[in-house]
Amino acid sequence: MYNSAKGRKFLQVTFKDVTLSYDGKRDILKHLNFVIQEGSLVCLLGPSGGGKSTTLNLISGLLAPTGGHIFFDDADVTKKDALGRKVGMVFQNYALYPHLTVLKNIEFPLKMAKMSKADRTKRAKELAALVHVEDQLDKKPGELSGGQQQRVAIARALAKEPSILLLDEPLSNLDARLRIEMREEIRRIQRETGVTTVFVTHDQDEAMHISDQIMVLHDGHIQQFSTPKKLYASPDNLFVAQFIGEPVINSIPATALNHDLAGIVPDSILTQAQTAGIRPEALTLPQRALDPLVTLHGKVLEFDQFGRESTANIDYNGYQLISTEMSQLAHDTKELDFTLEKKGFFLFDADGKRIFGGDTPMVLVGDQSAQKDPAAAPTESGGDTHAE
Ligand SMILES: Nc1ncnc2c1ncn2[C@@H]1O[C@H](COP(=O)(O)OP(=O)(O)OP(=O)(O)O)[C@@H](O)[C@H]1O
Repeated sequence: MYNSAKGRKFLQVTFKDVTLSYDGKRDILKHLNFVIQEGSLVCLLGPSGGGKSTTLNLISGLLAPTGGHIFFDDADVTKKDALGRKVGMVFQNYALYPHLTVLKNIEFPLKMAKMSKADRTKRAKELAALVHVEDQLDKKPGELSGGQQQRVAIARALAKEPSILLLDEPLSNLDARLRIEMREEIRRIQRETGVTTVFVTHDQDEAMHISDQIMVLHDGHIQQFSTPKKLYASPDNLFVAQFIGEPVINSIPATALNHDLAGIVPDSILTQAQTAGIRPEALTLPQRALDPLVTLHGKVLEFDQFGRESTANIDYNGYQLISTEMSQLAHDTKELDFTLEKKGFFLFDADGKRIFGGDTPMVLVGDQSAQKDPAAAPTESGGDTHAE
């Protein structure tokens, strides 16, 4: 049984004001500040070109920052290369040695480290059991499925007891079903070993399922670094609100709601609000409402029901809103009153910053008690390590 977690302390990674420019002119990463807690699994998530791989390569030591400092626990490793930092890496294309058997592939880093044959075989077999390829030891990589090859790559990366495990889009070459199976496996292996793990993906579903924390990167900035639950329930800005969630959040100009929200949401907020974000599940039929903010009126443009799921497309003041909570709508309904729930409704200012909803105490017009005692208002505690 693989037991390197016993008695081992795992590593915390800190970026202090880290900047990276490839050409000396344009900063690709701009003053990143964050802490990755020891023993956690963190996903770097974001659209293409957002800086995920660059950030991973800075953690690994394959790239040196243009400015700032990187710490592994208290040690400044900014000037250390990948070897000096003792990182384990797994890439999208597995990078296994095609002429070596599974056993020899896993043993390889230990052989390089001059471990005795008996010891390295014992350890490679433990790792093979950890990643569930113990019955494939004599096969060559070409005889394995993509998922099995990725398991071997993970075992090899763990062989030298790395200070941290880094995975760059490790599942992108696998088909949809295998991706789901392997992401659960990576989570299991991470929990069993306890090794601090950073995982790059552009797939929000993958990130939401396996992460302790997700760092959303876009345009060289950390948009938000928090738990999956908090990213969804309390996005810091419009970019995160729109990037996380399927179906995508409804976004309409805040002015479209002005008439209905006047006298409910304070004017001081409404005058600053530029965009309203409404999760599809925050639009319900009045009889199903849990914690309503206001009742709205609209026209049904389309209603689809597939199995237990349904989607209603509603015209509200000339804007289309999608709701996933109207399965009980009569199919011939043309117009309806519907409820906007407090949970899943956000207002963002002209810079895209959230100014209403989520874990901001929801102070409404006439709501004296909430004004005096914000602690009494509903909040979402994420227990986050925050960045920037
Ligand atoms: N070696 C390089 N030289 C110059 N520019 C680079 C280099 N590598 C990346 N870039 C640029 O840096 C920016 C961030 O790239 P990066 O690969 O970190 O993004 P990413 O979020 O990992 O994207 P993807 O999901 O497409 O892999 C992009 O604008 C990219 O063009």
